[in-house]
Amino acid sequence: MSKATLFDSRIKKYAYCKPPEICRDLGTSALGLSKEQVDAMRERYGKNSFQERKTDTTIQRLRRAFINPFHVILFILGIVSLVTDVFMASNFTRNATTALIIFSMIVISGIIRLIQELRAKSTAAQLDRLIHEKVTVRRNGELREIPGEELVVGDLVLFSAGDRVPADIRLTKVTDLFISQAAITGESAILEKSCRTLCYKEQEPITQLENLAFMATTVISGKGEGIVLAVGTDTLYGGFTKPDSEDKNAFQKGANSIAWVMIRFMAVLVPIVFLILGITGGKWLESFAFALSVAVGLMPEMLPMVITACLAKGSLAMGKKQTIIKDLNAMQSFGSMDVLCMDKTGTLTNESILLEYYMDILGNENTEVLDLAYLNSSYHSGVRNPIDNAILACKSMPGREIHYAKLLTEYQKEDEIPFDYTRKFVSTLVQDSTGNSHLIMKGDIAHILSRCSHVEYRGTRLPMEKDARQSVFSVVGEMLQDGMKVIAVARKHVGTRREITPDDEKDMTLVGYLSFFDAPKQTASESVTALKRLKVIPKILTGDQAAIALSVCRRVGISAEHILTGTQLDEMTDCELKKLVEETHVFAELTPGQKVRLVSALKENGHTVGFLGDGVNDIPALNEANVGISVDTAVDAAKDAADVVLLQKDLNVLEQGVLEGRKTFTNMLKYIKITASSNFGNIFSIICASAFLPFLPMTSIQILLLNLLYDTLCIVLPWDNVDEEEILSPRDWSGKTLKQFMLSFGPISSLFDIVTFLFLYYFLCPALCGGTTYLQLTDPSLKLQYAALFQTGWFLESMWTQVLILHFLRTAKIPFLQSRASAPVVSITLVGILAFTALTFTSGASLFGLTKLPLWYFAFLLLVAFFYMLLSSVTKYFYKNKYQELI
Ligand SMILES: Nc1ncnc2c1ncn2[C@@H]1O[C@H](COP(=O)(O)OP(=O)(O)OP(=O)(O)O)[C@@H](O)[C@H]1O
Ligand SMILES: [Mg+2]
Repeated sequence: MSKATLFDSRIKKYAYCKPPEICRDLGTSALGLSKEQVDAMRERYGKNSFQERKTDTTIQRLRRAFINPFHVILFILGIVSLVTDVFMASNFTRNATTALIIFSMIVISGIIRLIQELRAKSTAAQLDRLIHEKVTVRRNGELREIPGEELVVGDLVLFSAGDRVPADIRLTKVTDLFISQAAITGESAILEKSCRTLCYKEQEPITQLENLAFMATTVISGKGEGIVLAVGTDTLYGGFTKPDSEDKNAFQKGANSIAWVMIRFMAVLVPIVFLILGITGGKWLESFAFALSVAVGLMPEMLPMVITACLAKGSLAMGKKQTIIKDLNAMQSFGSMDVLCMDKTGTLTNESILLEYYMDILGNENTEVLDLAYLNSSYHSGVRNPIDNAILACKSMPGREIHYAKLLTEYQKEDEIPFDYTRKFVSTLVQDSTGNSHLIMKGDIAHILSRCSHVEYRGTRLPMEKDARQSVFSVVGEMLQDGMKVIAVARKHVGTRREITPDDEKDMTLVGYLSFFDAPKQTASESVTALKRLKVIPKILTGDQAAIALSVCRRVGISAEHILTGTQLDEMTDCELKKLVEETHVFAELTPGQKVRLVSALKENGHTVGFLGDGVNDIPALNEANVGISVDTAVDAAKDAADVVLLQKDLNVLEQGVLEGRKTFTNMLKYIKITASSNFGNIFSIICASAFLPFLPMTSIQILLLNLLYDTLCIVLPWDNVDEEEILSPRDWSGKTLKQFMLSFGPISSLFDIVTFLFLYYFLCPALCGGTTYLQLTDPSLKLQYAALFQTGWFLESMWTQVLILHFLRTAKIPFLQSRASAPVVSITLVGILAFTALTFTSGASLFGLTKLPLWYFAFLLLVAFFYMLLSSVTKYFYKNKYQELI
């Protein structure tokens, strides 16, 4: 049975049981669990956390670090080499160096990955501390607050508006409980939940069961209490979260596919090398060992390590700038993001808004409007958003404290229909001291207006004029244009009713308006300019009025030539929308669903879309975007849905994030492209050399040594500098550029390899071995000397050029002069070149089949290096002109 079905049957059955039966089944009582029971339950069902996965033992971590396709292949090659070079070899030729080098490569890259894993875990823990809130439980008959992770199956838990449901729960008591399940179903609809025991109906999806509440969903309004049925990874939400986010990302998939291309490439070419060598030389065992080393040398075994190191390094750098990257892959999306959609209040504007005016329908100050709004805000149990906070703040106005306290005792709450972002208004029913009930509504002007049939002016109720909308906007229009948020307040007498339904929300009387000062953050306009400079197009997606959106856009510098409203959006086909979404930068009066539609239209157009939002209404869009960004002041559920959380108030960190993301991306591409092209060049040279030489162009150990040096260089590549020009525009990944890069630069290294071959074979070796070429030699020791000289020559040339190519291709500028690599890269390059060159002069050289070369060979090498640089520069120049970018 699949995990989902297992889950369904285990949890679902409780929806059809009465609470006492559930208590009996789970062994708990209405008083809650005792301490012993909590321990027993935790023992049995596990902890309520994702970090400490039950399976995440040291062994598991070791497994993830050490077992990947590259290591498996390396391991097999190591074993083969052990068998052929050690067990099957005669005493005289026995040599375990090859196998040792191969195994040490596995150990090095595995250890680095393990370190990265442990580091990533500590960032995840940091996030946990920031986001995980306390939950209220009833244990041993008393209420207490505990951290969410300590919750166990069987606990009785209480929650209210604004909370995230901390586990999967069967509700036992509710008061106007409305929940958004966007986090698990992606739907923006807000569902009413109940606690009644359901009758069994077949085929009902579990998320539709109204007496169950699921982990990670958000309580939009009301309160609830229930019994915990599942915790941690056993929850419905836990079933969704992938244990390893690694395979989810498009880039990761792309990178893996490159690895496979290289492996396939190797699988074809290595046997060719083996056959050519075997047929021409006749030494099959030696040819086999050589082909094996070529295979190891060509394998991009450092690829997974470089990618995780780049991502981890980027996210660490962002952490220092008070930005938490929850998912490592978000780092890369940050870099390739080319559209950033933002909502307005709290992200682009200050997190708190201020109540500025309260007025009647003609715009005169009127405290009754404020009183009504105050009652509405105090009594609705939904998530308090900035509007409510601003209204409730009026109770601290000097001299008004008593008035508002009296108001609350005079009017008692009877019922409510909570706020939701599709309806855009909230209704509360209050009863005055004489027993009369009043329905008070506040919310979006257009939505309220459409439910009003009358207006109230100076205590008189008058029928609404025909062009009411027009006259309302002539009163509030100016405020909207000044960037003020305006909402309407309406009321109705409903006799002595104690309950309301949406049917009652009509024939209302418009009483007046409230307007709020919603100023853009000081840094908003700066950040928008910075984003534009980085070629990220900013767009505003707001639920607020068009006029205020336009005003904010004007102030922060977003082009507001075209504007689309939610209603216009609904009339459009997907095709029309895809076209318009490109040229429009301001979208207003949107519902949460429309925000999602816009994000997905942009994604379909090929953009990498970021979404910055802070409210419950932004959660679906945060989920839909390639990179969801939230701020510290956002509701918990939004922070949870986001991939990135900005802890700082100003938006400038966004720019830093984009830059850091692009840096990360560039360093990854650098590794992939340079490795691919130098491997391509090498294999080409090896095939040429194998066909033409009567001996091996390099011994297996020498190839592996070179590989080791190159790999070590790659370990520090994530810390390399990146040219500023490289990060000015979004980095996109496409496999096409890899091929053209390989084909342009690979052959250059082969060209110099071949020049070196000819020089060594026809000039240097004969000059030092009696004036003739290899084939004319008869003395076996001279023959050996000839081969060793050749091999050392090529070993040095290969090493020099491979390291040089890295310095050359890492930048589009002139290396060393205009753009310098970071200190670690420069020092490893230098140390590597010096150490390996010096090695050929020591007595240990013979161990690797190397020998001393005359100093004048180094003059030749310098010459080769010089022309190599020259040719690369010229090619780079043409390449850049043709394709506009290098890496
Ligand atoms: N607490 C509330 N009470 C009544 N009406 C509200 C409340 N909150 C929001 N509204 C109404 O719903 C509309 C949309 O809400 P809001 O402005 O928060 O949406 P948004 O998409 O988050 O936009 P932004 O955050 O960019 O302003 C508001 O313009 C307002 O008219
Ligand atoms: Mg908002």
